[in-house]
Amino acid sequence: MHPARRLTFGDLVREHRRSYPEGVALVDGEVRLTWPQFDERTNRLAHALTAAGVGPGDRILWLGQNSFRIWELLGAAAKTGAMVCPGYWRWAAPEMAFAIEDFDPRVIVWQDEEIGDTVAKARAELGDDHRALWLRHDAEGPDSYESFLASGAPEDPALDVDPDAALLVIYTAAISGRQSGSMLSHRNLLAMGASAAWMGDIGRETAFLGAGPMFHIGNYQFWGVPAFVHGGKNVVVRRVVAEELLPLLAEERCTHAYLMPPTIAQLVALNREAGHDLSQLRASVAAPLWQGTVPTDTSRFTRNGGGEGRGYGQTEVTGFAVTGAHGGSGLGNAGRPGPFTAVRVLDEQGEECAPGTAGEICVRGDLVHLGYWNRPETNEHRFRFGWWHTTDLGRREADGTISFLGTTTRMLKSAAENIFPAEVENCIEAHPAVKEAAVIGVPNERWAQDVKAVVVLQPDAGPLTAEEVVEHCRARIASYKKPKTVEFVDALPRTKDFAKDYAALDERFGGGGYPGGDQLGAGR
Ligand SMILES: C[C@@]12CCC[C@@](C)(C(=O)O)[C@H]1C[C@@H](O)[C@@]13C[C@@H](CC[C@@H]21)[C@](C)(O)C3
Repeated sequence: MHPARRLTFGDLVREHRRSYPEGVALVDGEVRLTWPQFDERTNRLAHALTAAGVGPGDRILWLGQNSFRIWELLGAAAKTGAMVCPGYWRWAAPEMAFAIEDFDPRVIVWQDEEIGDTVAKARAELGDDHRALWLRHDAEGPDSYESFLASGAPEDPALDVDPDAALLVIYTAAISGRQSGSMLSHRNLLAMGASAAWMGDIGRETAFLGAGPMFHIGNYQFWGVPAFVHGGKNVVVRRVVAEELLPLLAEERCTHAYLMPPTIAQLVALNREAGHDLSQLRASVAAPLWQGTVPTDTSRFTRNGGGEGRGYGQTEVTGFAVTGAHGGSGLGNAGRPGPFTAVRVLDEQGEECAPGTAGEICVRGDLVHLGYWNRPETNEHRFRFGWWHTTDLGRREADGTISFLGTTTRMLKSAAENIFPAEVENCIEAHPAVKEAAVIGVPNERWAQDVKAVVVLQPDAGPLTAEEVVEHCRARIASYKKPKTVEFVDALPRTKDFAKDYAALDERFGGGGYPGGDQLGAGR
């Protein structure tokens, strides 16, 4: 592709330097960087990385909490063709050592505060033969990040970088038993930024408090990257302490913030006393928790339930790829894909399921990641039939919207039919008397497995019989999916991550006989 038709994430920084010479790009404690200052620092860092042997496709690993330096590493990597992984700073030493072995970075930027001991243990596990250059970001001196950056020239390295190269790598949950790094390209981030900016009315005037973890896609999509893409301001915080966030929201006149419900409740309580002016802030996530103390966001995203999590996505499709912002809310709980994104609900043969029939949500387009780092077999399986297979179960509704039903990585087999517990649970939990449900399979010599539902009723619900649960399902999903037996319990067993504990349910109610590794979505 001709250079005149290639735009990278680094080009954004070059343009913002010229478009917004006075604009503030980043705030992090005492650090305030205008776009020209940010551009120069990322030039220096790019030159220093190049001098250290970092080139296209090489990796940089960040082992620390949120910092403006993650944005700098992204800017510098974008100018050199390298990729940056903000590591999960709460990793235990063995997990950190695994990530270093797996990601094989040329440079590791680490933090001593709070995680120095873990880093030391991980380094000890790796031994001294690991080739990475270690730079400490929360210190000064010869092995520090700042000294390294200062060693680079301020001029633009002007290297030719492929916008389809990986730039941001986020390690996702260990669904397949080990964490995998989802590689997001320049194009992924630019498409996500443009799309999210449209959904959320984000622009140059946006000031975003990035209080979400930078090892997770949420903080980037809502609304760090859209603000960055449009020359807005990113305010970075290392810790989520309400007493520290409250004055910052006012002083930086933040318009948006990535905050979880408990923090919102703390901020509201604190500000009743403090009386800070938060009139610039727009409440999106869990808006009611703000109790009217800040204006509710009026963007398409929030108006259509996005702030309450109505949408569908995953890191591997650069966040929420399906939302109510596109075409408005409808029958489905997730909405519709935006431009540059195609979605199909496919069966095991790669054929599209008819509306109303569940299958695997598959995605194509500029939001789909490059694949997992160092997972060629998994990538081949997950990109089969020319679509990214999310391993999530969904359904196209009659009005064209998508419903997200759960995961396909749990599946039952009854005769020749594949049954996804998530779909049956979703159906049962739609009954007003039901609080939650879990579906397991119990061995049946003739039919492989029978469907068994384990149901928890709402505390104030009237009596509900097993037959009524079965009839409820019969009226809503294909007959072969309905439970053959129903058990009522006071509470579902939960794992340490608070997921439904299916192993415990299998043990208690005689579950078993599940299909082998060839089940749909088994390759996640
Ligand atoms: C992070 C999102 C988007 C990506 C896919 C998800 C599944 C995930 O966890 O990976 C997802 C999780 C959602 O609860 C969330 C969290 C936050 C921001 C967007 C999404 C919001 C608006 O409250 C909804």
